[in-house]
Amino acid sequence: MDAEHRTAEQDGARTAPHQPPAAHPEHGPGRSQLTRIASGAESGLALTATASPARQLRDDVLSARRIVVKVGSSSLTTAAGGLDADRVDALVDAVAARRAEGCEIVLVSSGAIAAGLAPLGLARRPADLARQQAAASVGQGLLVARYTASFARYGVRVGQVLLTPDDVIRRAHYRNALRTLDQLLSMGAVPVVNENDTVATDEIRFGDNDRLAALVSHLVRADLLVLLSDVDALYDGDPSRPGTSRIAEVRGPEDLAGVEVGSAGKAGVGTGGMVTKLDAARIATSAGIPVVLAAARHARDALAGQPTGTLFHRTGPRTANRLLWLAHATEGRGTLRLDAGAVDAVVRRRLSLLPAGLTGVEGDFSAGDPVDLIDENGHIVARGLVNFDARELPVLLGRSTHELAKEYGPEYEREVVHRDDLVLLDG
Ligand SMILES: Nc1ncnc2c1ncn2[C@@H]1O[C@H](COP(=O)(O)OP(=O)(O)O)[C@@H](O)[C@H]1O
Ligand SMILES: N[C@@H](CCC(=O)OP(=O)(O)O)C(=O)O
Repeated sequence: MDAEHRTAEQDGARTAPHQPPAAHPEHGPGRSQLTRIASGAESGLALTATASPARQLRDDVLSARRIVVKVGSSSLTTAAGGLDADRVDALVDAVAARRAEGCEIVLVSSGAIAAGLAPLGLARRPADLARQQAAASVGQGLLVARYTASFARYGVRVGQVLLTPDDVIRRAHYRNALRTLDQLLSMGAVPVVNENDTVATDEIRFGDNDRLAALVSHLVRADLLVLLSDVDALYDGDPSRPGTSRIAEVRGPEDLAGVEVGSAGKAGVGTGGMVTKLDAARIATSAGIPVVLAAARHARDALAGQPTGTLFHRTGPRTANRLLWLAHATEGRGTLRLDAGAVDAVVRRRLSLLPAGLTGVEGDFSAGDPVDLIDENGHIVARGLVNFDARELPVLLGRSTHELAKEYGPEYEREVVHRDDLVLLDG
C-alpha cells in the first residue's frame, strides 16, 4: 500500500484513546521503550492481537513555545504537479491553530522546485542542477505568494528567509540569520525558510530541507521540530510493503537497529526520503530538541500533541553554538593531514591547529572555508574553518609559527584552524 493512501484507521495511533504506551511483544523486554504498531494490510489483525497503542498527549509537544515545522514537497503539490492550494491552506490552518495558543512557529518549506516544474513545462524534477535552480527560482516566488495569501486569512505576515550553508557556518553570518529570524518572530510574522537553491552549487548546498530544518531548530533554540511528510511515520521497512510496522517512539539510536530506510520518495518530488529525516532527527535530538515525524495531513494533531506519527526523544543536552552547523551543514572543501601530536592536541586537548602539526594538504579552498582534519590513517577527526588559502599552506607544513613569522611576517603567526572554529567528528 502506498503510504500516501493509508487511512486514519490504518494509522495505529488513532485507534486506542488514553492507553499507556505498549511495547510490541516481538521486541521483548530489552526493547520495551520502542513502540511498534503493525500497519499496512495486517493492521486490523495485529492491533486486535497486541496491546493498544499509546494515546496520551505528548508533553514535549504541549510545552513547546517555539516550534520549527518542516514540510516536504510531496505534501504541497498535486498529483499533476504544481502547488496544491488546499494542502497549503490545511497546513496553514494547523500552524495558525497552534500560534493562536501563543506559540511561535518557523516554517521550513520545500516545494520551490516542485512548484516551478509545471510553469516551466517540465514534467518531472530534472537531474541537472541548472534546471533545478531555474525551477526553484520560478517556484520559490509562487510558494511564498501562496503562503502569504494563506496566512493573510489569519491576518498573519510571512517573511521569506533563504539560507545557504555559508550563511550559517561563519560566525557573523550565523548571528545575522539568527537576528532576522528572532526579529520576524518577535514581530508576529511566520518565517518561511528554504535553501537558497538558486545560488547553491553541488559542493555548497544543504541538499535537503530535513537537515536544514534540524539546523534551523538549533539556530532559533526551538523546543520542538515537527517533520511533515507524505508518509505518516517512520516504519521498520518500506511502508509500501505489507507487514511493516509503524514505530511510535524512538528513544535513541539503539531503537533504530534493524530499521530499513529508503531514500526514494513518492512521485519523484521529494529528495531525501527517510534517510535525511533520520539524519535530521539525530541532529536535533542530540542537540536537545525532540522531533515528531508525521503526515502533513495530520499536522493539526501532531501540533496538538496527539500521538500521531513517530516521536524521537531528545538524546543530548541543549547546545547553543554554530559548530553544530559546521559539523552537519557542510562538507569539507579540502583536507589537512595531521601528525599524531597534532591529532592529540586538537582532539584530546582541544587546542588550535598550528602549522607545525601539518603533514599534508589537499583540495582547493580559500581562507574561511570548512576543511576536514585527518589523522595519519586518513580518518576524519575534526572539521574546522581554515585561516589560509590552500595554495599558501604547502610552505608552512611542519614549521613553527615563530619561524614563519620571522620569515614571512607577523600575519603568519596565526593558527591554521582556531579552536573556536573546530568541531570534532566521530569516526
Ligand atoms: N522506513 C521508512 N519509513 C517511512 N517511510 C520510508 C521508509 N523508507 C523509505 N520511506 C519513504 O520516504 C518517503 C518520504 O520522503 P520524501 O519523499 O523525501 O518526503 P518529503 O517530500 O516529505 O521530504 C516516504 O514516502 C516513503 O516512501
Ligand atoms: N529546496 C528544495 C527542497 C529540497 C528538499 O529537501 O525537498 P523535500 O525532500 O521535499 O523536503 C525545494 O524547495 O524544492
